[in-house]
Amino acid sequence: MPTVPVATGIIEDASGRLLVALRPEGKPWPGFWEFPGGKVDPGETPEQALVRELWEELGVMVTAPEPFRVLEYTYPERTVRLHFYRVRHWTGTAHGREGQEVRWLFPWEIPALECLPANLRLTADVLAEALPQPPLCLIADPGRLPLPDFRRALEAALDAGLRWLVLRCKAAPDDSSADVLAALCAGALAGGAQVYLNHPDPLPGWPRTGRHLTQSQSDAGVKPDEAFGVSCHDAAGLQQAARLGARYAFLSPIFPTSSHPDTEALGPRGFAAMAAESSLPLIALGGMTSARVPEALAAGARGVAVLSGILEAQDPAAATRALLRHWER
Ligand SMILES: Nc1nc2c([nH]c(=O)n2[C@@H]2O[C@H](COP(=O)(O)OP(=O)(O)OP(=O)(O)O)[C@@H](O)[C@H]2O)c(=O)[nH]1
Ligand SMILES: [Mg+2]
Repeated sequence: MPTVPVATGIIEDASGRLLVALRPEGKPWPGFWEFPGGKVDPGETPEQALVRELWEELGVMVTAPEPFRVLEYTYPERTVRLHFYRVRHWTGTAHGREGQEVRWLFPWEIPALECLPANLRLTADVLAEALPQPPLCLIADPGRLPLPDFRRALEAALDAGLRWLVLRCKAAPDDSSADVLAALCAGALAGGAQVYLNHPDPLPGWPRTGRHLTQSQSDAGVKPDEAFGVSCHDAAGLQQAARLGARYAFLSPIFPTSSHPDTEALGPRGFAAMAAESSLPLIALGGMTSARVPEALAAGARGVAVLSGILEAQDPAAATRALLRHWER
């Protein structure tokens, strides 16, 4: 079966919304959402095909498309090589010239739709661009050590380059601890980190980027009206997080971990199988050490999360640097 080259455009407006289109009846996969585009004709380059298809399908004239990804995918009927472009410059008003429905959606709204299966990983790629960089997350639980030690370790990790924090409070802290924690959140944000709050309701008004939910909250349909991620443990949990509009998901445990000794680890292969099907960027959690980061990334993790690996290390700054060096160029 020959491979069919296809050119598709991820068109982005000034507010960061992306254009998606519904495949009409009469084409393969009707009723599935796609990025507009189509087959490359003989003698055309993928870029020429992109410009032609977006004119034919949407009535827009594209200028300066940027190559983003090339993916191959085998459907029962054909293998396609998809040339995805980012499109940020065009003239004309996009509309479905072939009668197809089109929608402008934020990237995190797209996984809720039924999309062409080849596009799941691509959507995860787009969402992964917005993750904190480097994508190393510290899940910081102030209940696990005395508050002055917690604060010292956290500040050392941030000084060492940590840019992603999930602050996990199992119970609401007393007033004086709450003031310290709120000040830590403000300091982390001011230093360029993203801060997600994993806290029992009602939520305090601490400075933050968004919220981090447990899978049971997500399964119960909790949908914050702010940016959020979810800790997931299985495929159903990932699907629900995608349906609700999560920006990322933790998937755990990838390796055996002392915090959940009775839970069987997914292993890198189990993790990879779920990453291949996920439209959310997955962050590997559970038994993560610096030595295991390459294996987690090779399994499709877009980042790594640790708990005790930093906060309870002898030297939290050195532990942070050892993990971060995997993202150094
Ligand atoms: N346009 C488009 N096609 C995609 C995407 N993802 C993906 O797997 N494909 C596959 O790429 C192939 C080409 O798509 P198409 O049906 O749009 O081709 P076309 O516009 O030239 O249509 P035509 O055959 O009616 O002329 C289809 O097999 C489709 O399933 C995507 O995001 N956009
Ligand atoms: Mg098409």
